[in-house]
This record gives sequence, C-alpha cells and structure tokens, in this order.
Amino acid sequence: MSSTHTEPAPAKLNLFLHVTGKRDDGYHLLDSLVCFADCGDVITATARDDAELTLSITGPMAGVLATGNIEDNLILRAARLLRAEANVTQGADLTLEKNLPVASGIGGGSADAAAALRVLCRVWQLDIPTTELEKLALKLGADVPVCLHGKTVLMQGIGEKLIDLPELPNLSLVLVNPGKAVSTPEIFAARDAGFTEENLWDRTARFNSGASLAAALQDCRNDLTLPASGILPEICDVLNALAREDGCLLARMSGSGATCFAIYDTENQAERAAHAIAESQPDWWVQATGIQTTEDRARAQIGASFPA
Ligand SMILES: C[C@@](CO)(OP(=O)(O)O)[C@H](O)COP(=O)(O)OP(=O)(O)OC[C@H]1O[C@@H](n2ccc(N)nc2=O)[C@H](O)[C@@H]1O
Ligand SMILES: Nc1ncnc2c1ncn2[C@@H]1O[C@H](COP(=O)(O)OP(=O)(O)O)[C@@H](O)[C@H]1O
Repeated sequence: MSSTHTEPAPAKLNLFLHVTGKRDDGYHLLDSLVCFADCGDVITATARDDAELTLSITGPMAGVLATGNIEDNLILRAARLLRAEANVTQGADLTLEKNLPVASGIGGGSADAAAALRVLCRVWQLDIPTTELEKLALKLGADVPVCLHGKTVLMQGIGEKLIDLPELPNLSLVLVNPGKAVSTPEIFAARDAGFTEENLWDRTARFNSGASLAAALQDCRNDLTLPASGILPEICDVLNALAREDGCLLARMSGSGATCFAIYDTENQAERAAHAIAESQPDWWVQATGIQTTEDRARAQIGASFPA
C-alpha cells in the first residue's frame, strides 16, 4: 500500500452565525449553520522512516505562510499533537497547496489542521475513535472539530457541539474576499451587542432548492458582520457587489470575515456574477463554487481533489 495520501481541506462557510453567549474564559458561544464549499486547500502526506515532520507550501495563497514561521503552521501543530497523543514514532513529509485566502472567515487554517489529522491517520495507519479525534481537534482551535466532521451541521458551544442536519441542496455560490486579512480575536473583542437567542434554526427543515434555503436564512444573520465591517469597511463593498448581481438570493459574511458568500438562483448566474466581480475588482479573490455533497465526500475518501 502506498504511504502517500491526499486529503481535500474544503472552505468552511457559516451560512448564519449567531453569538449566543460568552464563557468565563472569554470564548463565545455560537449557534451556526456550517457547510463546506466545493473548493479549498489540498494536503498531501508521505510517511518517513525517521521521526521528522516537514511541511512545504505551494499554491496561489502560499504567500505569508510560506515565508513565515513554518513551525507555527496549524498543519505541523496538528501533526505534532497527533504524533504525541498516539505515540507515533514515524515522521511525515507534508505539503499544503494553499488556495484559500488566509485569515478570511472560511476556516482555511482549521480546514488544513483537520485534513492533516485525517491524512496522517491514514499515513500512520491509526484507528482513533472519532470522539477522541474531535477532542484532539478542539485543542487546535474552536473551528477544527467542525472541519474534521466535514458535513453540514448546526455548530454550537464554542464549536465542539455538532448536530447533524438533513443534507442541503447543492447551492450556486460565489465567495469573495477583498484581499485583506482580519483577526478573529479582534473581531470578537470589537463586538458590543447583546446575545442572540439559541436554537432559532429548525433542525428538521428540509430544502429542495437554493431559493427555499435562502428564504429561511433571511431570518438569521451573522452577528460578527457589524464589528468586522467596522474594522474593515471593504466588507460592505463586497456584500454590495455580490447583492447587485442578477439572481442573488442572499449575500452574507462567513465567520469573522472578511470573506462573504452569495447564493444565486442558478449556476449560470453565479458564474456570471463571479466573472463580473473579478473583472471590476482584480485585487479581490473571487470563486464560484457549490457545496460538498455526500457524493463529493465519498470521492474524497478515495483521495480525490477539487474540480478545477
Ligand atoms: C469565528 C469562527 C466561526 O466558525 O470562524 P473563522 O472566522 O475563524 O473562520 C470560529 O469560531 C473561529 O474559530 P477558530 O479560528 O478556530 O478560533 P480559535 O483559534 O479557537 O480562537 C481564536 C480566538 O477567537 C475567539 N473565539 C473563537 C471562537 C469562539 N467560539 N469564541 C471566541 O471568542 C477567542 O478570542 C480566541 O482566542
Ligand atoms: N495552514 C494554515 N492556513 C491558514 N492560516 C494558518 C495556517 N496555519 C496557521 N495559520 C494562521 O492561522 C490564522 C487564522 O487563519 P485562517 O484559519 O485562515 O482564518 P479563518 O479561520 O478566519 O479563515 C492566521 O493568522 C494564519 O497565520
């Protein structure tokens, strides 16, 4: 059996994000509908005979991550943690193809950490129960458990409570980032509103189209949009650019920003919107995409990557 394996690290989307409380340690309690886009980073790992862990970073968004302190990368932090907890003596050579903008509210680092845990379990042939792996994931960041889970869920607690939901219809999405990073702790700290009630989302609801899902999402919001756009006003420009394109059913920020997404009525409209926005704003990151379905996840199990 080959000792090289590849795992996709899909972009995480918070279709809504309600802040419902705050813990004594400063972490916020969330209620968020999370799904995964059909685009993202890609992690590859090859087992080594010695104990070394290496990481090389390629791809259009490698930038600061490749020139910064590589030891701090969430992929190596995940690898070190897994190796220690599972008493592994082998090392691994890892590569990250960085396609997602960094610090952008779509969980790039968290998705990478989760994919690193998954790929290393395969490379090192570890059979760790999901609950144990999720506990380990939480030590790496509040968003890592949901990225490890990789399915549409209602995420609560600080990110550790994951409630499965009926599958969503595929969506015609456009993701846009204005090319500026925002800091998650800074956005939470800038929030001065009260808290939103928990459990506003009907967990049994099934949607047969993007339009019916978008209609239900109108009753929800992203509670971090106000503090984030106070810090980075370009977020309002991104939301306006998405909203004014034909067929836009909903435009909203994901996570702590600055990436925003819009749901369009048809795939053609999403493609046209992406094209128009990219043309008028060449410095923005613009991506037309769908969401991960059960079929996509099944393909991922056999090492498939994302569509070009
Ligand atoms: C806001 C969310 C929503 O999905 O997404 P992103 O914007 O990161 O994509 C996540 O909760 C981000 O999770 P993650 O990026 O893993 O956060 P962590 O590294 O654990 O925490 C960074 C900092 O953010 C704040 N934080 C994070 C999560 C949370 N539930 N409450 C918080 O207050 C804390 O100040 C914490 O010190
Ligand atoms: N593999 C990685 N990809 C992206 N960011 C990483 C990675 N490893 C460490 N980081 C750091 O994690 C922070 C959060 O990045 P990211 O997870 O992309 O943000 P967000 O969760 O808001 O999308 C950044 O400051 C970045 O420097």
